[in-house]
Amino acid sequence: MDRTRALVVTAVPAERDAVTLATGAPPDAFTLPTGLTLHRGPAWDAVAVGVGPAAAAAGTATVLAVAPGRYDLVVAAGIGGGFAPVADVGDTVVGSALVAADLGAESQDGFVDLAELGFGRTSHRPPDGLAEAVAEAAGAVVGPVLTVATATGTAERAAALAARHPGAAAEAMEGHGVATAAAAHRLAVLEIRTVSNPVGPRDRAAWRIPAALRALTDAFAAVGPAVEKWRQQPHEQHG
Ligand SMILES: O=C(O)c1cccc(C(=O)CC[C@H]2O[C@@H](n3cnc4c(=O)[nH]cnc43)[C@H](O)[C@@H]2O)c1
Repeated sequence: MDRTRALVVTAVPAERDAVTLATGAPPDAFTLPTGLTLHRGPAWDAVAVGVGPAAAAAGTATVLAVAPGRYDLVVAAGIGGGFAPVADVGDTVVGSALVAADLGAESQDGFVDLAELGFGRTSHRPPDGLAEAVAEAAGAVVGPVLTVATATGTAERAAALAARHPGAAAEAMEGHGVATAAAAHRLAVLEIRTVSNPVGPRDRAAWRIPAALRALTDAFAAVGPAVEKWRQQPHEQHG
């Protein structure tokens, strides 16, 4: 069998291609029966699965099911919103936790998350030390990355999320879905986001997408040795 590698899961093809570009080699593109195209590379494979936590969970689970034993790490990656002042536009964020931030119920006393409701996990963590090592290699900020099904578009919601999740660094729409699929396969998970916009009042025209995609390539060009070092250490199964 091939060497063990990481599976990198993005929402859109532009993000997948930014990740693939970091290898410096053209990808070996392989289309799965479900229509997903897996870019197979020397250190990691990359796949774009669509926007949002449901597409992320379904796409990740599909790839993991067709390639048992190929991966030891699943990485949710792409652009994201940054929570100022923890992470600004242009920064790279590595998740200390992948948190489902709007999965739960509203109540008169505020939001109640899925775990508090007794229905499952709200948060997944990378293996001990991996987020910090990867962040050091990439020059990144470490903090919780929130997964939302609805991108934040007001200052009020940004403040509420930051208050509920102290230290929150970034917001995106796939991480918790990727983590749920990885956990079902007992695999370690990580999230890497490059900040294209602040979390807050919606201003799509101000998103710095090309710069964030370049930062994503730079991040993946830098993190290989940190992941390889983690791979060489004894570690437990995850999930
Ligand atoms: O239009 C393009 O060229 C383009 C290229 C790459 C990515 C996009 C996206 O729109 C990706 C959507 C993706 O971005 C994440 N994201 C980014 N900012 C936020 C945010 O403030 N709140 C939530 N999610 C954000 C998210 O993960 C989406 O899947 C376009």
